[in-house]
Amino acid sequence: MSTATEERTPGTRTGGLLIESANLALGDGDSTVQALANVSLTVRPGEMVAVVGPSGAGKSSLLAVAGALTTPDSGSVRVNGVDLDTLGKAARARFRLQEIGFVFQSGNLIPALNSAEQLRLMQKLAGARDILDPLELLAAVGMDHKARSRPDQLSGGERQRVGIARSLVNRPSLLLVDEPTAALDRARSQDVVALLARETHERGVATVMVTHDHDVLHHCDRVVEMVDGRLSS
Ligand SMILES: Nc1ncnc2c1ncn2[C@@H]1O[C@H](COP(=O)(O)OP(=O)(O)OP(=O)(O)O)[C@@H](O)[C@H]1O
Repeated sequence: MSTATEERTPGTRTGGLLIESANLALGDGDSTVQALANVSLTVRPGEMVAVVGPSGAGKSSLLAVAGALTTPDSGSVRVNGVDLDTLGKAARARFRLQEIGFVFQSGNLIPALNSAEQLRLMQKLAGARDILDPLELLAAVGMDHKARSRPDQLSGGERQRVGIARSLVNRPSLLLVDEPTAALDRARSQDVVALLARETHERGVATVMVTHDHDVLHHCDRVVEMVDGRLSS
């Protein structure tokens, strides 16, 4: 088995995301829902896939399974060539920090930290060796001039940009994005998703974005739909 460490250098990645026949039931004995029903999904490095579908279809469950936050009842999940099932609890947490970036609805930044500190904290938590310069990354998302600003001093779109920079700071192989435009107007939504697509392509990250926003789908390489826990393309 290859390890995450061996494959952190761009170009040597076999990587991306490979979910095979994942099943996940949620709830108690009385009312169980099949959140994921035999779901298979492959996302290559440098590819951005949008997941759409009605409320309750299983989109968040898909992100949770891909992000090593939830273990499926059956099936397998490989990220950058590593089978998540082979990782113990501590290794799984470290793997998540080093290999998987998360972008949430409204940035989810820490209120007391400025933009640069948000990125530095993620690097510190990951204990990353092969790290990017936080200021360079903030410049890449057009936010270097706000490196010392705290979240309450930023607009919604700016917070999302910092959140995107933070998600990329440990050179993840997989980026999981949950409704990134939920709090943004149309123009900011286009900017943010275009930025995600550019970073996905330039950095060779495999990106999965859950969205209800059909106006941003043209930025994505592929769109898949979830209905009742099942995936169709
Ligand atoms: N903790 C839980 N316990 C029981 N059932 C749950 C739990 N979390 C989610 N579910 C159920 O699992 C199914 C899939 O939920 P999920 O959150 O993955 O859907 P979603 O497509 O992300 O929905 P939305 O677009 O509304 O966020 C739904 O029927 C939901 O009610």
